Amino acid sequence: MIKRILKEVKEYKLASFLAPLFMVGEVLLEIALPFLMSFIIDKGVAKGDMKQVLFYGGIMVIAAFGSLFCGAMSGKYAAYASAGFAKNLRKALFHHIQEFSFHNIDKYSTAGLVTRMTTDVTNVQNAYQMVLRMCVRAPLSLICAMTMTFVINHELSMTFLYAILFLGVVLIVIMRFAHPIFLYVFDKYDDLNASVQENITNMRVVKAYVKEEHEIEKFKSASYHIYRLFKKAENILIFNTPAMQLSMYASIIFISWMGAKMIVGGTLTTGELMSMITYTTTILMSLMMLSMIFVMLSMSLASVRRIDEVLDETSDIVSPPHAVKEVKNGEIVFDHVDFAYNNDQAEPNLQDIHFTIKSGETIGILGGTGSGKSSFVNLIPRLYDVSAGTLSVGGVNVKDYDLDALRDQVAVVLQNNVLFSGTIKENLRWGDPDASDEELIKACELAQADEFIKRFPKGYDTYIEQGGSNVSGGQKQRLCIARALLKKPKILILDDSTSAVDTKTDALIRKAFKEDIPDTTKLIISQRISSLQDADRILVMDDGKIVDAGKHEELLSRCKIYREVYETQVKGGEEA
Ligand SMILES: Nc1ncnc2c1ncn2[C@@H]1O[C@H](COP(=O)(O)OP(=O)(O)OP(=O)(O)O)[C@@H](O)[C@H]1O
Repeated sequence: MIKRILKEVKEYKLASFLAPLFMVGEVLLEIALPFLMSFIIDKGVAKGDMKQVLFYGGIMVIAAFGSLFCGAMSGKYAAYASAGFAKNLRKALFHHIQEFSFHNIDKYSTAGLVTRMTTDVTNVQNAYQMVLRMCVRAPLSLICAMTMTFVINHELSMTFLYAILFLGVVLIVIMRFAHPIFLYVFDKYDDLNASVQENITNMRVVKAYVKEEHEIEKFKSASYHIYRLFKKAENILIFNTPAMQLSMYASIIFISWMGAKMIVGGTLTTGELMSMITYTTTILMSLMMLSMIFVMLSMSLASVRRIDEVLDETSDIVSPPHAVKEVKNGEIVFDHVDFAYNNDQAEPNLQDIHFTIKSGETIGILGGTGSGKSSFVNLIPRLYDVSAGTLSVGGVNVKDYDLDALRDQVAVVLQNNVLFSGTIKENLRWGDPDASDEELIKACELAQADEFIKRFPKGYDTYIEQGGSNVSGGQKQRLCIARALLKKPKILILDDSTSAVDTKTDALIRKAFKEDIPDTTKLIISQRISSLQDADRILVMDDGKIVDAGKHEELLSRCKIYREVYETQVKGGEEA
């Protein structure tokens, strides 16, 4: 797990090596200072030898500056390496998510993925920076300072072993209680982000239903939950400080008392005692640092696990080796296809679909909500894979195609299609980045979008706000259709994508399709019979199955479901 994450250090390996190296320099020089100090006292001050004071004082100044320089360099390289590592990690996550199939995406919540790319990556970045500096500094300071104290007086040094033992026990207890809370807290972050994201995306609905108070309460509760968890964790962590201070002051008191007795007995000098006390502080500070490192690492380990989970997810829909790169025509053959969103479902969502669509045919698809219409069309561009049977496009199994080649030829205007922030032109060029202005206009004329775009003061350069919030639902649908047309696909799928367009415009769009793109296979899902009745054939779906297929008149005479829908709509129309 950690190995996979560390692979993203990449070009920051050198900085990751220099940061701890400079840290070693800083610690070694820092450790030498109290030792030099003892020389000043014992060889200079005690004997009244000014030369010795100046000599060791000079060395101390050089060592102090060297230590400062090394510390600054270590800090610089650690910051550089950790920020670069986080950048690479975020990039790797983003790239990987782009390869996800709909199946993979269904597994994670959007908010969960966002938290992993932001909060979790930042945690790992902080932990990495700490590892590069503190994980070197703390143990190294500890070892060096302990060695020095043993060199000075090994009897007094034994005090530290007891202090370390005591602190170690406290640390283990703290970790045992705090770690599970940190693991849990990140899941709650997902909930908080989900609440924010849902609210902001659906702000219009929230306002329309005057649900602001309800949303505020929801946010408050998620936020309060995180606050409580952090408070709980911090309440445990806080024991670190008194434990640390207790051992520090107890050690200093004990060493001073024993040291004073030793000075009187002549087995220790004043300078040595001063160095011992300075080293005591260093040792105990290192222990404190180590305990903080453990806490931070345990927190970031939860983040590492969450990031690794995403990186470990393999896309179940990929292009095969030696994939077919050309879609010959728009023929679609469903050969006894079953499909289920989850493998452990008792009943598949689509059952035994056996149907052939000729290239250039216009197929209408009708059925109640949840009858499987979207699932049926989503299989064609391989947004999902069939669970049983085979599905071919242009005479080739869809699983044998290069994914990009297949999706370039199968344009889908999804039920909830979105526009991105940018001008109308930029949005349309998602369909074809090289399309000329004339081609853009032609596609918009076909989709009946040209007339309203021209009425905008900035025309095709009108800026579309995020999510297309400054155009109407019907206008957005027409722009999405135009964008799909620019791909010049062999198969065009409209999944209820004219639902917000008035019936007259809807009829004009269908007429344009018939006249201008006769060779494109068109699949039109709609709840409105008027949108489907001119189709070459209409599929009627119910409960994941095709219950009938035929022309409007045929279905009216023999298909009960179709007739009922028709009669409701005609009656509804007459009453209106
Ligand atoms: N991503 C998904 N994960 C799990 N089940 C899903 C998913 N999408 C749809 N389903 C289920 O599959 C079944 C068919 O849904 P589908 O969206 O294909 O119906 P539909 O006919 O297009 O409905 P509508 O007209 O309301 O869009 C439904 O029972 C639905 O709950």
